Amino acid sequence: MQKGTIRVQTENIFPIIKKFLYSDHDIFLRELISNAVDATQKLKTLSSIGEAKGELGELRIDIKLDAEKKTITISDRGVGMTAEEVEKYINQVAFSGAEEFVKKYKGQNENNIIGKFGLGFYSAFMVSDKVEIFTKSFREGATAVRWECDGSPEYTIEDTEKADRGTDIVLYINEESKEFLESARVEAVLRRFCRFLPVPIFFEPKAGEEKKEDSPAPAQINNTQPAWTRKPSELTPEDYQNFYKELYPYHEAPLFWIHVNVDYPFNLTGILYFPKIKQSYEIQKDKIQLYSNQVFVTDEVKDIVPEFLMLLHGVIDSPDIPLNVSRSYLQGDPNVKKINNHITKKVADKLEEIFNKDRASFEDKWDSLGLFVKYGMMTDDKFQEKANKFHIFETASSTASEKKFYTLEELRLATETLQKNKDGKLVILYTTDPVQQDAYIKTAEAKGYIVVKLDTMVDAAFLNQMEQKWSDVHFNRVDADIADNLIDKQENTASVLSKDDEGKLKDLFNIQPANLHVTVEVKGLSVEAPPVVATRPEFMRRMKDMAAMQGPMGAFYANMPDEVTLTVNGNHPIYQGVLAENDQEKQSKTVLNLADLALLSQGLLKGSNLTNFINRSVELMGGEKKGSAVAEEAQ
Ligand SMILES: Nc1ncnc2c1ncn2[C@@H]1O[C@H](COP(=O)(O)OP(=O)(O)OP(=O)(O)O)[C@@H](O)[C@H]1O
Repeated sequence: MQKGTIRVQTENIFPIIKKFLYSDHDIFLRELISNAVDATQKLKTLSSIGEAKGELGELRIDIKLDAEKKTITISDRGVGMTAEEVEKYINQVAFSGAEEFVKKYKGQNENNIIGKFGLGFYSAFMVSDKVEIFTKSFREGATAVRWECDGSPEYTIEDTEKADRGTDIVLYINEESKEFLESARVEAVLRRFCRFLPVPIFFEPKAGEEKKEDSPAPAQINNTQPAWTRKPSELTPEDYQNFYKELYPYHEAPLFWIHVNVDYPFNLTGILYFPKIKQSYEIQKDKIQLYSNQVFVTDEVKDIVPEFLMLLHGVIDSPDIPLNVSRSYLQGDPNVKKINNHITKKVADKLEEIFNKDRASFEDKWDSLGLFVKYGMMTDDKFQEKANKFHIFETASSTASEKKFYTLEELRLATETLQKNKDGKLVILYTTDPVQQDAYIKTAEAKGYIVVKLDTMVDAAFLNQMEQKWSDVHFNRVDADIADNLIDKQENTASVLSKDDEGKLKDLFNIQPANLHVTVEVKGLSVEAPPVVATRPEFMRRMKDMAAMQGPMGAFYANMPDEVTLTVNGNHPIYQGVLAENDQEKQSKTVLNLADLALLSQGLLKGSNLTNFINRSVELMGGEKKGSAVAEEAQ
């Protein structure tokens, strides 16, 4: 037996390794199994070029857990190592790698290190009091070797007996890490990191020799050929669907997917799925998983894929992403930027392709897709440029047969000059609530306008941003003004009332309900239009909506009274009677009721205002005034 001391340049690294990676101890399994995979793949390569002779046998990796002996053993049937190789690769190369790692990350935030490569073999000491290696090289006549190290810089190395080619790494799990002696814990880690490794991996909770008759056969825990590693031409839609199920067992089937396959100027494969999004708050629950040569790295892909693409699901695999560096570095990395741009382009191209090839199905999926497309258009200029071609507006019509979809260009054509304002801008009329704003939609549609639905969480921000990007477009909510004024054409409509009567009418409407700020104007609208129309000026309403989403200062603005404009339609026949009414109380009550009806249609008649309206209506219909039961009129 030979003893040696690992050449230590820094202080003793083992305690540091242990303490250092405290928050992500799990990775020791990933590191050791990755080595086993590498050794296996190397052997396959050597065999294919004739350097490794003979039958390779079943190439598999076995993870055995023995809770009694407190060991975890990782066995492969790969290239193995000779004594010289152990000396070189374990005592020198691997050790200096670990040493360098410690130097680099010492003093850094622990969280930064999680999920990073580079520690390698010595990560075993995060969880072990002692580590043994039993290894036999594939070379003919090689002697098996046993190496042992107890976490001090001293190690021993000696010849040993080993029947099979390959390497067994035996970890003697330390007291603090005894969680790894529970099979459920180990299995969970294996499923996380090794699920798609290219060599079959078997997990056996109890060591082979003491295996009881009825103990279950070791189970293979990985899929060695996940869909993204296969050629798109070999895959059926069912394969893609099944792979999605494998990744997200509890999810509904995805809408569609993109198989990414790049080998120049960087290496990247992956499958991105468009999930069905039922509610906008569901987004970002599940994440894209990042792999490096089929080894799971992280599902924290922020900075690696563009933010709006994080709404997608699936897998990205790239050996070219520098995984052993910190996140802030990643952002500036040219490869990461290229990957970002490439994925964005691929996604936009795919959407355009589906839009052009199968528009009906694209429209069908717009509920889920729309959120994603809009979010992308807001956050990524390049994507927005492309998306202009396939972003669609859905009309407000509630019945499926009347529902239509327009791209911006189509909307422009369909409305022609009708929805152009005096500055030549296209005015897009939208509703945030087709049910509540139904009366306004109907009136606008009667004038030949097209009203589109913008009723999702992102829409308020979306239309604000698109007004900046589409310089010749303006959005107006359908209840922002009376239909005649929704498109500001500076046209005047004649009023049948004299200036004098208009003045009188305006005075009669001088009302001020609680919690509302009312402005009154008298105009001559068409005879069919309602006697009073309540509208909420676009600008003020947007300010208020935006304020409501912000912090305490926002709440202050959001709680300010709602701004309402009451447009009194002087041309409505009812006013002839109102103006001629001699009973002042009746006249005033009729006017108040007309105003309240308009507020009611905007959903703005609440609390005491609503109570007053109900009581007043009963009175006007000839009911008795009920003294104390009547709330005070909010004049
Ligand atoms: N199971 C194994 N079979 C054969 N050789 C191995 C095995 N495990 C480790 N080695 C040898 O030891 C070397 C060092 O391993 P270590 O894990 O520390 O670093 P690495 O695998 O080269 O790089 P990384 O930091 O990415 O893990 C390997 O390069 C390999 O030559």
